[in-house]
Amino acid sequence: MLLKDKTVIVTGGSRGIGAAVAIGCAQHGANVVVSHHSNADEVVAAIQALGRGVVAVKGDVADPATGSLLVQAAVEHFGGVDVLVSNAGICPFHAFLDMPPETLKRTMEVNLHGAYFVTQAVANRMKEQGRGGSIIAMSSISALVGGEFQTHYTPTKAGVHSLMQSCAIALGKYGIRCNSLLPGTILTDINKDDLADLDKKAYFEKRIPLGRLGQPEDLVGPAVFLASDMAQYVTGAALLVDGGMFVNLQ
Ligand SMILES: NC(=O)C1=CN([C@@H]2O[C@H](COP(=O)(O)OP(=O)(O)OC[C@H]3O[C@@H](n4cnc5c(N)ncnc54)[C@H](O)[C@@H]3O)[C@@H](O)[C@H]2O)C=CC1
Ligand SMILES: C[C@H](O)[C@@H]1OC(=O)[C@H](O)[C@@H]1O
Repeated sequence: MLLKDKTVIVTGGSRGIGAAVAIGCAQHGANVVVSHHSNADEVVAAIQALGRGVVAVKGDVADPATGSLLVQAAVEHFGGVDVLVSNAGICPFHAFLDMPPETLKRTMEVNLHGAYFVTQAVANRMKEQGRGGSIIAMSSISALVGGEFQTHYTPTKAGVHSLMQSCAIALGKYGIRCNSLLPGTILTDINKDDLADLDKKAYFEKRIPLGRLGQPEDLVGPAVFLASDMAQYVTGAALLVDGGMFVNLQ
């Protein structure tokens, strides 16, 4: 029980990586605030079945007010917040030369500004509580490498990684640790259409030394580790969770 009675906020917790991490944290003893933009009924039921506390809060992370609402829910239901997993994100694949300004703007607002606002609201609460905390941003292998149809997306993933580095410095004095996870290619709704291109899917599979694409559950161990006291001296770090895809040049 690495997270026994800790309170964890997971943004984008309704499906994919966020849902797996929310349930994984509950399996390790945490109560969870599931921040979502759609419907979180399944995740809520799964966490209730584990006998842990759970509350779902609907809202757009791009709205600066959402962070405070998430903190408020954590305080009302569980008395405070110990961990934030800033995971909500979008990747509407599109070519560079005719990128619609609205698509660029929205991707930046959700992925980067959203992470910023929620991190800021949670960090203020953690500072007030005076017992430290752990903030984890879901960055990406895409913070390190490019993508032809991800010119609006990869800068946001480099951005959230950079945000965690700067926050590690700004918040270290309060005992708040800030790290990022860099998933490789994980099978979720975000890339369902992209990976319908079977040649592309086969290329990824061939490039991954561990021989398979990732599953959302592959992020649970790394997230729980960074959330827990096992990582008490880890801050400003970035952990690739990609089956070895990044390092496999030839
Ligand atoms: N699937 C992959 O291969 C990889 C994903 N990631 C990152 O992992 C995170 C989770 O992605 P997946 O689980 O793959 O995708 P997903 O599409 O399955 O889940 C995204 C989640 O974010 C929520 N969300 C989207 N826009 C939101 C908004 N404006 N406000 C609040 N919530 C919002 C969705 O409701 C959903 O719960 C994203 O930040 C993504 O960039 C990073 C590397 C690889
Ligand atoms: C959406 C992509 O398929 C996924 O997200 C990322 O961050 C990586 O680029 C993955 O391939």
